[in-house]
Amino acid sequence: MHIEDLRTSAWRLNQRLKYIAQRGQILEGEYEATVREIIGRIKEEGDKALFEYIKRFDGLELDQDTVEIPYEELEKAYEEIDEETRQALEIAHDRIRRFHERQKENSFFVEEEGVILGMKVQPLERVGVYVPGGKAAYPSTVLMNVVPATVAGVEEVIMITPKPNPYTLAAAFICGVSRVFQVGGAHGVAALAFGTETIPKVDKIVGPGNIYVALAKKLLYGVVDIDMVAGPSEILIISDGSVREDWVAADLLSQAEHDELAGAFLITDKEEHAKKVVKAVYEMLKNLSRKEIAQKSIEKFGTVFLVEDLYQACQVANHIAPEHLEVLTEEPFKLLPYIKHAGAIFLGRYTPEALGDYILGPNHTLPTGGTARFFSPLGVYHFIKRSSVLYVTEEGFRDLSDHTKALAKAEGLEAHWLSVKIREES
Ligand SMILES: NC(=O)c1ccc[n+]([C@@H]2O[C@H](COP(=O)([O-])OP(=O)(O)OC[C@H]3O[C@@H](n4cnc5c(N)ncnc54)[C@H](O)[C@@H]3O)[C@@H](O)[C@H]2O)c1
Ligand SMILES: N[C@H](CO)Cc1c[nH]c[nH+]1
Ligand SMILES: [Zn+2]
Repeated sequence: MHIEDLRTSAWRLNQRLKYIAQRGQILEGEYEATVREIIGRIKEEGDKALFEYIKRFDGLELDQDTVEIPYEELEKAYEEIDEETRQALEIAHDRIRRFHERQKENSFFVEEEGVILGMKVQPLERVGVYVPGGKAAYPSTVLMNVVPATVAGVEEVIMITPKPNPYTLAAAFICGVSRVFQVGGAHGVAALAFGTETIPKVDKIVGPGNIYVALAKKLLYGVVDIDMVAGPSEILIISDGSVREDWVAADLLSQAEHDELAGAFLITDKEEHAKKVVKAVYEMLKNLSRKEIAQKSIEKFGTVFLVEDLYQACQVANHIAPEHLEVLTEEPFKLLPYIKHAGAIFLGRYTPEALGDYILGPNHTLPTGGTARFFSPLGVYHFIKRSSVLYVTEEGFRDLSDHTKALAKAEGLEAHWLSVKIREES
């Protein structure tokens, strides 16, 4: 974990921020050629390439008969998992559903003289949900991705995941997934985008994943809609030294353990505190079961920024635009107005990011790599689309026809002008 003293040099600050802000693109650059090749082959060869990649990257011998997990398996998993986990999944499901119900958007219609105008809100018909499963299985991500889709009213939710376990299948049963396929990576995403002999083509692909998955979604945008770029996890903590160093260290490691490419950042105005957190990180690392992954992430991307004060801390955080931002200060709400860019903002010492990952209710599928500058958390709004509705009476038409013809004339579009004129004369 590197300590960067931003108090001393504005030039250094700019250099470092530029590097960190570009982290997303730098990461993607290294993987783009591989992902493009995978996408190209799935497009051309469909299932043949798909089963080859499943074998190469996940070591599984699957075919058209075995790639789909039968629905009865989901029910069986739900019945067979331990009571403690089933209950936690049910409670998480309920809390996530209640939070997302608030995001529903209604159609509206307005009536003016001779005119009825409206916006018709409708759910997407068929969506693909990516649930990561390479280095860990993510039943919580099943809930986070599927609940907003069902709240929006999506008819068909196709879930793909490379290595399902009984917990992911039970979660899929709880939230009513339509079909589950055992496939992941860039090849799984491409299969959903183009459709293959066995994988149905979808209208939109949502959900997080590793760099291959995130990049595939980005490259396939246009063939299919996507929610956002949600790649390797990130946490940024702003700390004033008022929270125990081992708590801060544990929170940093909670995201580092997701992926070697995960990012863990601390910003503080207290040098002694910074040193103690770094020490605690290395102490804790020794005993982590996912030590190897977390250590690589901490070594490569882990950074502590020393700043003048908490306002500069917010500026630096806004530059990085992290997926998760924890504010571990005496008065966390005081900083909220200064935070402009973050996927999710966790305020106070008793709001560790892990609570948000699992149980609180807001979505844990969040933008990474600096894209929180413009993307939002996954929500019901990602699963709907809007159509404009327009109706005009004869009276309304005659009120607006002259202005319409004037604008058609100004644009030199004669047939537009004519389609109005022809009605005026009838
Ligand atoms: N941003 C978010 O909202 C969010 C939420 C949860 C998890 N995550 C992230 O999701 C990711 C999960 O990663 P994961 O690896 O455990 O699961 P994953 O399902 O995303 O990726 C695993 C798949 O990647 C493919 N793959 C692996 N190595 C490859 C290679 N060399 N070439 C081509 N394809 C390859 C394989 O098919 C494998 O099944 C982590 O980065 C985690 O931080 C992000
Ligand atoms: N922190 C992840 C999002 O970056 C979500 C997650 C799922 N399980 C544990 N954590
Ligand atoms: Zn997590």
